[in-house]
Amino acid sequence: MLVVEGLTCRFGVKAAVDDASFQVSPGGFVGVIGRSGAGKSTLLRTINRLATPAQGRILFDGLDVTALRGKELRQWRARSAMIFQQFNLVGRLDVLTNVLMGRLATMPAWRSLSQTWPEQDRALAMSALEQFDIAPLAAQRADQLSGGQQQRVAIARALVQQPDIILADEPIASLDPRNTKIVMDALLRINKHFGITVLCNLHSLDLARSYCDRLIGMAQGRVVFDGAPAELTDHVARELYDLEAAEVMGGTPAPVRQGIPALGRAAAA
Ligand SMILES: Nc1ncnc2c1ncn2[C@@H]1O[C@H](COP(=O)(O)OP(=O)(O)OP(=O)(O)O)[C@@H](O)[C@H]1O
Repeated sequence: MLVVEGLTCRFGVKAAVDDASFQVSPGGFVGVIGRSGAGKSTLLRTINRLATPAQGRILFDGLDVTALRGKELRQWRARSAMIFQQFNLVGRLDVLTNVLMGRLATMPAWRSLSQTWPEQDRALAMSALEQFDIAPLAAQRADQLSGGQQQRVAIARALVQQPDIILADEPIASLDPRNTKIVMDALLRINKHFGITVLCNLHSLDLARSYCDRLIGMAQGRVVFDGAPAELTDHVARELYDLEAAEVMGGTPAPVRQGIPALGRAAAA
């Protein structure tokens, strides 16, 4: 269980996250929504401890994440895998090595320096690539892949971290509608098939409603909505985005509520 209590993160005097409190039960797929600058990225980065909270607490299964330092903090970052809008792969390295990077936290320093990966880690990484239909790309340089393929590599890297929670920060923001659906389906599969909790920032309300079982709405750093997608009325959406609701609800791929999407050969096996 993730518990966020009175969390505040400031840049100078500005509170990017302002007294945020909520809980996420294991196995949830929670969307964080709100207009640009609402504090969604800072919230996820603070939970991962990439940003430092000024006030409040983050607890995970009773562990006080806000108090962690050194090795324990590195272990927490491995347990709470981040997925970024810009993929954050090492472009000059091949796909398999990029996925293996997700195992670094489990390796002794000498081994990570020599870059000799244990056979079981290589098997795990290949299996993750198979989950997302990109095993044939294992030997290719990451910078030769399309955006959608790169994001699937990033998701495979997150999966081999064997995290308790995935924090996805606008994972589809730079993708076309087809790749948006592929990547969102991949996240949904991780959530439903592997039972990993997902907290996902999304600009598109339509996508958030299709994929998430709960929505947290932010405005000016504060949590202003927390409930099931069905509870998010057009009136609340308009307030959240300060826009005509139609402006934030159109132009996204077909919903996938019918069940867990089958992905890759491993999934089909
Ligand atoms: N590193 C930083 N330094 C200073 N201010 C920052 C920094 N990161 C974020 N902010 C500010 O904090 C506020 C929240 O930003 P944040 O990126 O968390 O919002 P967001 O909802 O994720 O927006 P977007 O959807 O555009 O990514 C904004 O006013 C932003 O300008």
